[in-house]
Amino acid sequence: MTPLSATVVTESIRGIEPPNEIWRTRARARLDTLTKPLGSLGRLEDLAAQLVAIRHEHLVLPLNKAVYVFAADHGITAEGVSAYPSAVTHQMVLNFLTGGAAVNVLARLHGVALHVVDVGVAADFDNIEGLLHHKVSNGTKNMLREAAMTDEELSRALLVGAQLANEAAVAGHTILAVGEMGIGNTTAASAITCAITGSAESLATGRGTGLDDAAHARKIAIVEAVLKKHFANSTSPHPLEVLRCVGGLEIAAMTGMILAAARNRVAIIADGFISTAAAALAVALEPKVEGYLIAGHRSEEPGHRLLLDYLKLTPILDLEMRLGEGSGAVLAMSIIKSAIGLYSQMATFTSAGISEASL
Ligand SMILES: Cc1cc2ncn([C@H]3O[C@H](COP(=O)(O)O)[C@@H](O)[C@H]3O)c2cc1C
Ligand SMILES: O=C(O)c1cccnc1
Repeated sequence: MTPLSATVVTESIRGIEPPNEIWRTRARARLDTLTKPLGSLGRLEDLAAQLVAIRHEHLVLPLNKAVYVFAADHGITAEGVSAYPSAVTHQMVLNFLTGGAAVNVLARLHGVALHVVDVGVAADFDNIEGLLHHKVSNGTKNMLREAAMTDEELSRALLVGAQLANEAAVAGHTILAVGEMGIGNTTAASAITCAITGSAESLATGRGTGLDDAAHARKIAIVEAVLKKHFANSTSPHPLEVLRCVGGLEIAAMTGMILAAARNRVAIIADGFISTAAAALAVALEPKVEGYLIAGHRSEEPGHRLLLDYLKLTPILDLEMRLGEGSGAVLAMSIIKSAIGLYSQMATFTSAGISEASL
């Protein structure tokens, strides 16, 4: 029988097409008419052309931008894999709602709408306003002992992200950033990285929020044991099995959002290690998603580099950040805005009466 999660994925990507190469060529042609030496805006030109290819139009400002911060808890924290207690997930959700987290500041500065989604925090938020209430469960199970979630929970988490992406597209958003909050989720992202890319646990497992040497060594051993438990007999497990056994509810929701955003021709900005793990799963499920992805930054978490290589993405920023929340993705949106501002507002050689290249 086909698992429910596979049906959710099939529905989310129905009719998906890669970005349009005719529009990318049109964008390149327009960039070459602007008053600058050919190609001199470097990767800003690539970004503008990618967005035009995604949207099938000559984009102008303002871009309609949003960041979704998906929050959930992780059973694996029982093994002491994070420098901070699980309660911080819940506490940080409250901080997002009152506007005090790093991603709030950056979203305000750069005109990005911010949405906070409870997809599996182990705390009762009752009717707290401003939070998108989509709790699937009170966090994942301890993946060292059993699968992180059931297929039904995975399906619901994927749907949360997919439905929010569909709604965002209907509301006219052209760019979405995915962010997360979930103490313990760098351990899940490391396990996903190993399962999807075949990397060694010692290379894919970092210090997260700041483990010391001894705790870091223990975390590596735990990731090794987790992979052995779930995938000892399969060298390339199905991405949905990876998500279900060693993922997280917020990671599944981000995967669902990325798949559905691409189907809606909405660009997706990945943030750090955890959101890029969700992006890698989305691409493993549907390779056509690749052209809709932009890597906002490169995180200091060592596994992030492995995932960016796997996805063949060059990050926009490299500021030695290792925060998550969508912070790096939102910062990168300021560069993307600049790319489209230049694309749409610069004079052409003809309009400004400037001589074109003679050699
Ligand atoms: C105060 C605070 C704010 C955060 N914002 C994002 N994270 C980040 O740290 C967590 C992952 O690291 P680990 O796997 O080591 O627990 C995630 O919640 C991530 O978004 C935070 C962590 C803390 C402590
Ligand atoms: O890369 C990230 O986004 C990250 C790294 C460490 C902790 N939390 C998030």
